[in-house]
Amino acid sequence: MSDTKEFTYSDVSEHTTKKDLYLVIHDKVYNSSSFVDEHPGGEEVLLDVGGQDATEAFEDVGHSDEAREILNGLLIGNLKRQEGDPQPKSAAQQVADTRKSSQSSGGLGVGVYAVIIVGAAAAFFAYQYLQEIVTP
Ligand code: HEM
Repeated sequence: MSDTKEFTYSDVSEHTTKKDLYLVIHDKVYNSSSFVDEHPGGEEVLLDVGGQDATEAFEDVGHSDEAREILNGLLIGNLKRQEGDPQPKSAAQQVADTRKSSQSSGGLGVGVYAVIIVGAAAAFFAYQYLQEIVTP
């Protein structure tokens, strides 16, 4: 196995099964098939990014040096980027997640304001009502 072999993105994208799983991390190509069953983070996550750029997914988890050593052992070559190649999968995913979470917190904010406004209005009318009863 030579680490100077070059793969295009479309070469890599053909290896997406558990028994034949390539990942791209920092523009290097790794054959992760032998490791799928041993991955402490489970096989699902690896299969999810199989044949794709897993750089962000890998870095987001904050893998240890030990994980990086294992990765070195799986190296099979370098990625030859070509124009139009997709960027790391989870970058877009992250943006979507961030949007989702900001939306939901925005939704919560509006709900809280509504409760405060309705509560204040109720208190105001109750106060006026009581004034009317008490005032002769
Ligand atoms: C071939 C590439 C990979 C290798 C060699 C690898 C290796 C490891 C190792 C050794 C651990 C144990 C904790 C540590 O030492 O950091 C781990 C944990 C984990 N990995 Fe990976 N990993 C790879 C790719 C990925 C990818 C693409 C994801 C996608 C999200 C992922 C998600 C996780 C998660 C969530 C854990 C934490 C599991 C836990 O603590 O319960 N890994 N990985």
